[in-house]
Amino acid sequence: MDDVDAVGSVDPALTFPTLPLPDEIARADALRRHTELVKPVESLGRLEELGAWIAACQGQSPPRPFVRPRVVVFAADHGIAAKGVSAHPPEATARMVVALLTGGTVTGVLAAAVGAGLRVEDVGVDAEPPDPELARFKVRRGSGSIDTEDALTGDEVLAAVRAGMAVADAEVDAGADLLLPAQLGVGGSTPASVLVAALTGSEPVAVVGRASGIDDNAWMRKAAAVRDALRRARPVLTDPLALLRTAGGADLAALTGFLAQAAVRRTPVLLDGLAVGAAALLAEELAPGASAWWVAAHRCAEPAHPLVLEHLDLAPLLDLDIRLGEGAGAAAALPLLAMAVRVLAETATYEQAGVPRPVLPPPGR
Ligand SMILES: O=C(O)c1ccc[n+]([C@@H]2O[C@H](COP(=O)([O-])O)[C@@H](O)[C@H]2O)c1
Ligand SMILES: Cc1cc2nc[nH]c2cc1C
Repeated sequence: MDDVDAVGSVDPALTFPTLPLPDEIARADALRRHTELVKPVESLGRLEELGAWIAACQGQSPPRPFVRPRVVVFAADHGIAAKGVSAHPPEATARMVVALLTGGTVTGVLAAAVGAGLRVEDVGVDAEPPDPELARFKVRRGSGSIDTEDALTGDEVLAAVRAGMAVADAEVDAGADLLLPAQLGVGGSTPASVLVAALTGSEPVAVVGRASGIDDNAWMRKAAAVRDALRRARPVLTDPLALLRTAGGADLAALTGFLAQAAVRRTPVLLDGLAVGAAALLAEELAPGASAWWVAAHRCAEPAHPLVLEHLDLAPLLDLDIRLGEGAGAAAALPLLAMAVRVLAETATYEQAGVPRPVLPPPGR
């Protein structure tokens, strides 16, 4: 029998444990340490909070500089792409996977530039993989066209969520100390937009953007697809797994499992753009409290994304009008996080630097 039944109840085997919270003692110690460092109090603004957040995630103050940050791209095709909702042909997904592995993509370049490793998982690309290893977690080729049919079966949703969890476990077991999950797949912004609308109670027009760069006619086709898919999703709005079955995709389901499991494994995450944001909404539903382990790398240039950030109460680090997905926004923000950690770990105190302390207390204290 399907693990997700006709009315969409959640499989008890996928119930997440009560999530650990980041360590508030380490956070408080890091914030106190900031007052000792040779700089005016609070003069590094949010960089101070960010460093303290990493201290809390690591349970250690000062925090350790990152040694193994990892971009993890989940790739899948989307049946809705056949309805003309993307600027790109569906075959581009499989070719981009090959390009990600062989070099020369934006994400390959950015990951190398910021010292992050890169992993690619084909969980649902509509092509034979160039290497079977790449597709060991593949749940199917492509997905149903969500305007008229379910994206996945209940079993496929569970397989993909568990795949994402297994990849998070594998990464953490291999020493990853910062995770940058990402998505790749032509047509993928349509299900992501539907999921955001479903989970934030938004209208289709509020979530439909230009994504890969669509023209007005494609935008209208996409708006109709989002409207129809949202109508199909209405009966299951409160069930994250049933939502993934109805209006998701293998990449979105794997990202959901990955994000929840990263939190279970106490590993900080930099959230990328729209698809990761949609999965983050689902992961927070499945594993309440997971968002304490995430920071939003950026606000992407899709109208649905601010709805995600507002819903999760996350303030983005960057606002560069990036709308690539693929982990580009997360990679762009990694140096900020790395700097926040190193400032705490390496800056001298007033005493060490032999600089006199401020003579006035900070304003408002
Ligand atoms: O995350 C984002 O900011 C983002 C916004 C728009 C598009 N994308 C990427 O573009 C692809 C989907 O765009 P589309 O128009 O084919 O739905 C998919 O591979 C996404 O990773 C990503
Ligand atoms: C088609 C296409 C889709 C993408 N999604 C993320 N990066 C991408 C790059 C290309 C080229």
